[in-house]
Amino acid sequence: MSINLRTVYAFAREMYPKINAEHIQYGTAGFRGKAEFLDSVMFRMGVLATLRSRYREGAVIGVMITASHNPEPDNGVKLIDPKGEMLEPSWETIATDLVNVTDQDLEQMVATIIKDNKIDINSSSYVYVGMDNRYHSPRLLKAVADGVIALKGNVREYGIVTTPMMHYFVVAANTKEAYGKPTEEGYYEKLITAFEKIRNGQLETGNYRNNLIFDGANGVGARKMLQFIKRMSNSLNVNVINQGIGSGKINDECGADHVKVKQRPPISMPDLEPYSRCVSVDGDADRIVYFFNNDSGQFRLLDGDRIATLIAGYLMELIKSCNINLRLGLVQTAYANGASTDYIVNKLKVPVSCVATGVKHLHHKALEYDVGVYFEANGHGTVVFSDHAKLIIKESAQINQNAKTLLLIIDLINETVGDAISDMLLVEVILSHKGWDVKDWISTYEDLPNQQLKIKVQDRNVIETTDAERVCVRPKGLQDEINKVVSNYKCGRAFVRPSGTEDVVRVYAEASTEDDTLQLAYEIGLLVQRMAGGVGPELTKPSNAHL
Ligand SMILES: CC(=O)N[C@H]1[C@@H](OP(=O)(O)O)O[C@H](CO)[C@@H](O)[C@@H]1O
Ligand SMILES: [Mg+2]
Repeated sequence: MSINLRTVYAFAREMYPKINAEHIQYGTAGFRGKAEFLDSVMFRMGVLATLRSRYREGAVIGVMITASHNPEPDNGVKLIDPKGEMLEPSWETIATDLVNVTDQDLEQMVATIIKDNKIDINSSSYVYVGMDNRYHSPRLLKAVADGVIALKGNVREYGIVTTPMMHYFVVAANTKEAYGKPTEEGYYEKLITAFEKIRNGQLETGNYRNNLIFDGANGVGARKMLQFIKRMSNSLNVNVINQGIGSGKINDECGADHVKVKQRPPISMPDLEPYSRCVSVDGDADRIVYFFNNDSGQFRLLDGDRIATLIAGYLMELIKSCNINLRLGLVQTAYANGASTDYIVNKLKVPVSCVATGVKHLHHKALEYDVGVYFEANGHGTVVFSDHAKLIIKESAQINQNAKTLLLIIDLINETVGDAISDMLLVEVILSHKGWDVKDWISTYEDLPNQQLKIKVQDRNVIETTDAERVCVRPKGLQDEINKVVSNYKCGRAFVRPSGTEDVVRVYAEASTEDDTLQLAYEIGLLVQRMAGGVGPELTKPSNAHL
């Protein structure tokens, strides 16, 4: 194979010229932006994925085209490393450099990456590409594929798939199918087989009812849930709303982010009995939250913290009942509701760690446990099992029924990344084993009221934090002021940090009452505005707070 780097430049100049001079950065969620400016970014990510595959000795690298929970005009791209993890941080920097050079400098930049990383440019490479169902995704997918072709790599196009499916395909291929077949059918088969074996025909127990409303956010999650339903033997009755057919726009008034942030149900909800179980996933189906209305019509949310505590508690019980010795832990971020942490540590006796925001931090920490459960409060998470844990469980399964169930649960979980549909099937298994309805589930603990604010400042990076973002070390004196304010509130807790995905400083506050929480968030927000270079109008006092 002979590769001429001139081809890369020729492709770029002719088909994917860089039309936006604005500097963009590979962030927590890869590159995101308005779709019309992303063609050259996509082409270059195809080039980079090919180089990365050659650097990793021909292992499959994944590319997912999606803007997740963002609005319809947006799109984005992220790379998936061979074990299904997010792209290694040093290559995030390379990615940023590569998309920001001019077309003229592109060829030289590619040559530098090859030289610096000692890449054998003539070795084989494999890139798998998938996309969500935004109308501009097919065009962007072609740009990625052309990036691979420009370097004579091998590309496999999966079409419309969820983000977690792409992670699954990459791992399945790189483990030579030990993890499953790297096809859409292989994915359904793995999850459905495990789910139906665990269900074992027992569909309703105690208060558990076999019906569920599924809000697909007008995204790919809806389509794939419909595919699941087709292949399932009535083991779960799912009614899919916001299917993405007709005029509904992706994530518009629906989906997990809408439900969690606005604290209200999505549009197009059918008339339901109180306490009917409902779920919402986001636009690329890697996040999930549950919700219901109680008999006074009040909306109640069961978010990522609830799902995490339910799963960790259940796995702990199963492990104990098998008499095996495995270290199970739960990983959260500072956004986890304090009541959830209190419940899991003091009632369920499961150790909890707190890490910085962003799934890669949670995933990394979870790998330190034999069984690591991790979730962000917004519903993104999964469980990872160490090889040691899998071995012990397998041995125990020869004599113990609960260990057999644990083995099936491992198959049901998408360990590669948070997967809304896999997480949902696991929650359904647990609720049905416990014979619980949503009332039983929500009564495990009472959430502390909480609020988040976004504060605009001149430069959000003037805020520096430590201790998993719970303590602010810069600007000097801000943390002392925060401590003083927080000490006036019962069960008060608050922290500030610069967002990694938006140009804002985020404020989080919780306290024992709604009014106190609003007031606490307001006071902390004001401190940020005054001490960290706030721009725009001063925050207004919350109207229903009693002073
Ligand atoms: C408070 C919050 O929800 N933050 C989100 C958000 O990060 P920020 O760094 O807070 O902008 O986007 C991340 C990527 O999707 C997600 O992992 C994280 O949970
Ligand atoms: Mg998402």
